[in-house]
Amino acid sequence: MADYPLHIELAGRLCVVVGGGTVGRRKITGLLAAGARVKLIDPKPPAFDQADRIEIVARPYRADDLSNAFLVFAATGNGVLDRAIATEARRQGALVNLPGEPAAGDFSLPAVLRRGDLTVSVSTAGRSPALASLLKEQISQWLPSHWATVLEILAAVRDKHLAEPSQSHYNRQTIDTLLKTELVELVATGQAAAIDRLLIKTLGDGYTLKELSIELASIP
Ligand SMILES: C[C@@]1(CC(=O)O)c2cc3[nH]c(cc4nc(cc5[nH]c(cc(n2)[C@H]1CCC(=O)O)[C@@](C)(CC(=O)O)[C@@H]5CCC(=O)O)C(CC(=O)O)=C4CCC(=O)O)c(CCC(=O)O)c3CC(=O)O
Ligand SMILES: NC(=O)C1=CN([C@@H]2O[C@H](COP(=O)(O)OP(=O)(O)OC[C@H]3O[C@@H](n4cnc5c(N)ncnc54)[C@H](O)[C@@H]3O)[C@@H](O)[C@H]2O)C=CC1
Repeated sequence: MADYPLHIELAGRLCVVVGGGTVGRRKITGLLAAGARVKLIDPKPPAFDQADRIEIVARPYRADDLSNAFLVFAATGNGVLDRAIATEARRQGALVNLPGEPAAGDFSLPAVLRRGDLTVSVSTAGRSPALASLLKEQISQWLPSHWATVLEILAAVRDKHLAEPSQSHYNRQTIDTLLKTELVELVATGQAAAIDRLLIKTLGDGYTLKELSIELASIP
């Protein structure tokens, strides 16, 4: 059965990681980047640079550690313990990830590439994480950072149109036209005046970068 990809909001939600080894730490990094509240349970917690951003419980796991968890990560490397954590997590209504035994968990993590709010995730349904990682590296070569700006422009155009629908020619075809023209290339080379001309020609008055509140250089 195919799994079901989704991008989930974690801001402010409690995520409990049991086991802070190499794998647990990698999960914590991703969770913090998504704004989650993170609690780590580990009798020998590792020293790592983001330790001050999480709650650390320095003792072996207990069932009540999972209270109020939204997501649980069982990464102790002890299969029997990880499965017991999974059972308890489900009993308490949380979804659980078992990095050491993917088929016994509720979800797996993809390799992730970000360009601003543009995200590419690569999954092999747990079958070859090394391939997922390699493919992500390859995709990163043809997705330079200016794609984040392309997204910012399209999102601003869309927001503006939704706020005042009659003012522009915005529709799927217009967006396709913008993307098939030189927009991406102009953003890559930072040609603000040419972008303004293209936006006005395609969408009408009121759609310059300035009017869309976009500064080319300020976007990562
Ligand atoms: C199910 C899953 C766990 C989950 O759900 O989180 C899982 C499970 C396992 N990984 C193993 C090994 C490795 N994992 C990596 C790397 C990554 N693994 C990641 C995800 C996942 N790994 C999920 C499925 C993803 C998918 O669908 O493909 C990435 C993408 C993201 C992340 O970890 O956050 C991250 C790349 C980050 C990046 O580059 O962006 C490497 C390579 C490396 O380290 O460079 C190796 C060694 C090479 C190899 O074995 O391939 C083993 C065997 C352990 C053992 O032998 O003991 C298991 C267990 C098993 O397979 O049973
Ligand atoms: N990307 C992935 O998802 C990968 C997954 N794995 C799997 O992930 C699992 C963890 O791997 P590593 O992080 O390398 O292991 P590790 O041995 O480095 O870390 C395990 C951590 O769990 C802690 N721990 C042990 N008993 C505990 C308890 N009772 N309560 C709380 N914490 C406890 C230890 O102190 C240690 O810090 C393994 O099952 C491994 O097969 C391995 C490689 C990649």
